[in-house]
Amino acid sequence: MPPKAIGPYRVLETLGSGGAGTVYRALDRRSNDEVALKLLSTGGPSLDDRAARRLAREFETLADLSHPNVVKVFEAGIHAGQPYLAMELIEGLTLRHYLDVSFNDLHTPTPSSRGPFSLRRTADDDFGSEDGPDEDDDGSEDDGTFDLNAFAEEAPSEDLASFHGAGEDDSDGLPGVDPRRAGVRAPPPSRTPATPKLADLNRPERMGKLKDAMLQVCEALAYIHGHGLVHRDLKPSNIMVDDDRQVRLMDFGLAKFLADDAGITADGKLVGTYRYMAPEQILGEPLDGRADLYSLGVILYELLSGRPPFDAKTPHELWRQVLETEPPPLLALNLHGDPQLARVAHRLIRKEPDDRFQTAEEVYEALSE
Ligand SMILES: Nc1ncnc2c1ncn2[C@@H]1O[C@H](COP(=O)(O)OP(=O)(O)OP(=O)(O)O)[C@@H](O)[C@H]1O
Repeated sequence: MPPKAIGPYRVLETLGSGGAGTVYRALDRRSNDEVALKLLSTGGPSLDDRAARRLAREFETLADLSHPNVVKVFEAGIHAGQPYLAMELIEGLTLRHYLDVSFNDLHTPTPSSRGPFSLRRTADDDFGSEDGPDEDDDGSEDDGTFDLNAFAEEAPSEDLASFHGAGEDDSDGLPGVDPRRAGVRAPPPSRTPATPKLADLNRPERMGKLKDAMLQVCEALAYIHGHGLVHRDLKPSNIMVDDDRQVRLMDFGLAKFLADDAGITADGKLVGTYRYMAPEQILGEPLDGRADLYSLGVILYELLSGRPPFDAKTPHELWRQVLETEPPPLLALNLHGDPQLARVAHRLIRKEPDDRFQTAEEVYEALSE
């Protein structure tokens, strides 16, 4: 049951929930304006006065930001010991769903149409179950097709403890990373599987929407990076597109509030979404805007090819791939994909920040060519 009121806001309905908390449509009783209210779940004890003051300080910075492509944050407060954030209410879709609509327009799902390049949406998050045989959602054996789960909602971060449940300890697999410090977040709700054809990815209308949205994300990133800030958790569900096709970058500042400089929370969890994390973020190194550009590259790669550049059953395997292996050439996955956009995606997901585009402005230029 959602709370009836949060601070000066009357809760009207639940809009959705993610790893960091729940978002409500709410009415500001002072102004009668509707807002989106995100009630954060810190996973720990109630915030003490010091943490509350830090929250207020962090969000003072956010409230000062103003850009058409960055969601407007109005205020932050504490409700029953948990922080909340009041922000602009966006009537629209997350980027993932926005670019998915065109599939549904065109395509009648045919479960049997899974060829080697067919897409299958799963209710899975980033990783399959580690126990038991590798099975599809419908319980059938894996038929060797790509596990194109890029259009399933990403799980914000995975419960690493569950990957160690069998007593196996592979914590030495990666330098500087203790997987037991990773966050525990609930998997996303199941969604009806659809099976759009790979060719649908390249529909001109969809490509136009994709490119336009990416350009707007670049503008938002250029703005926040210009203010010396890093998003740290850029992913399709943190990008919303309203009914006028205007993009808003969301959840900006949350990762920073919830974690220390190395991206670790007070209770030892790694903040961010594994699939989109840059190598330097996985390693807990200091971050700059180029980590966000890496995440942007992963988003672009998966929206262009229908699958993420690195895909694995466990966080460890994913991290190993991100740190050590090259992603498959995008155009090998989508033969008729846009070569220019594919080049941009590949350059964004280079392992060394110095080898990537260096600024969001550079990415904007490259996307506009
Ligand atoms: N400002 C907003 N206006 C309208 N809807 C919103 C707004 N912010 C979030 N939502 C909706 O609430 C849903 C949940 O958002 P939330 O930020 O909690 O989850 P998430 O982004 O999927 O995960 P995470 O918190 O891990 O980043 C979003 O998918 C979106 O549909």
